[in-house]
Amino acid sequence: DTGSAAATPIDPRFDIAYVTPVTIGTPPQTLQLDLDTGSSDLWVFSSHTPASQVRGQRIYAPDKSTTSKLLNGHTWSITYGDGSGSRGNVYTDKFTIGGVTVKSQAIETAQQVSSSFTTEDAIDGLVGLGFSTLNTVSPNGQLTFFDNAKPNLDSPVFTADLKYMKPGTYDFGFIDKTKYTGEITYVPVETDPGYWTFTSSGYGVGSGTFSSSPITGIADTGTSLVYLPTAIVTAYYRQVQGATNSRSYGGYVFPCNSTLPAFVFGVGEAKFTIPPSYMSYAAVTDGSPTCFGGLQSSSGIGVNIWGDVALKAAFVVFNGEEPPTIGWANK
Ligand SMILES: Cc1c(C=O)c(-c2nnc3c4c(C[n+]5cc6c(C)n(C)c(C)c6c(Cl)n5)n(C)c(C)c4cnn23)c(C)n1C
Repeated sequence: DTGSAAATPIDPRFDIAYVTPVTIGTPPQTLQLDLDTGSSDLWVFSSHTPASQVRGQRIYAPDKSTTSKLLNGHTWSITYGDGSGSRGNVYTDKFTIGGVTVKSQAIETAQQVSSSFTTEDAIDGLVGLGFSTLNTVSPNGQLTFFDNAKPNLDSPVFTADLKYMKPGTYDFGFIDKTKYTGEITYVPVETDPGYWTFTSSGYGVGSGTFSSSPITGIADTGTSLVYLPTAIVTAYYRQVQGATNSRSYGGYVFPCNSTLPAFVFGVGEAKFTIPPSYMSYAAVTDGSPTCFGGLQSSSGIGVNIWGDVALKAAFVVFNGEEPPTIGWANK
């Protein structure tokens, strides 16, 4: 098997998150889901989600699928890094992304979603692509789509080619040589506790010197921004006129018309440049002259996170062989 599916930004103005069309059940029900390498639950808005919590999302109705089966007595409950969360019951059903089908995928149907999910009508749920050890289904943890699909994939990999303010792609089962330039640099992955954890070889601010120092963090397609140690973040914003660490906005902000340096990060011997345009994330509120930075401090999170702002500067291979590795290439 091989497959390919679009990853489309949910907002045309700035890359908050990306959604991918999937089909569930028989006849196929199409939903737009956020593929998230930072978690391992596949959950959807459903006919079990209270109407008061659904605002424009597409839903999965297991009762309308001839291939759905209730996973008796199983429940799930998840909380994400931004404090959002959801919980509910579990079915198995046919699940397809980009032509890759899993005949019996655990589909976690939401019985409750937090307000940030209700207000985001572009996201109908998430597909966790982290390691299955992170799955929250109880009493028996369930496998991710990738773990279920892997044995039938031509190659046990998936790749992320996210783009700045335009659709990119997720590929399953193959590495598309037309999507990157030069060589792919592979580094080891630490699978405990279940993220795609790897160690970057250092960073540089703009045209400044590159600081070779290991930065261990997770590659997380489900997180919008990059969260790194405070020392790196302050070194970056020291180069930005008028930048401050705002308590009220919860992070580094600066005048939107400030000149921003690029941010360079290393993987092995390779270097990746996040251009200034990616580093200005968004105006703090519509029309405000104050912009929120795409690089923020990870102190208080407990882990460094290479989110979409970094991932869209590269072509990334999530290699599910034993032992797993992660590959980065320029594009
Ligand atoms: C430790 C951590 C995170 C770890 O992951 C994190 C974060 N960063 N983006 C997201 C998430 C997203 C992506 N996402 C980000 C959004 C932002 C910044 N805004 C303003 C909106 C409306 C967003 C939506 Cl709808 N979606 N999604 C869908 C979920 C479930 C997320 C959970 N956490 N998250 C934050 C803000 N922090 C502090």
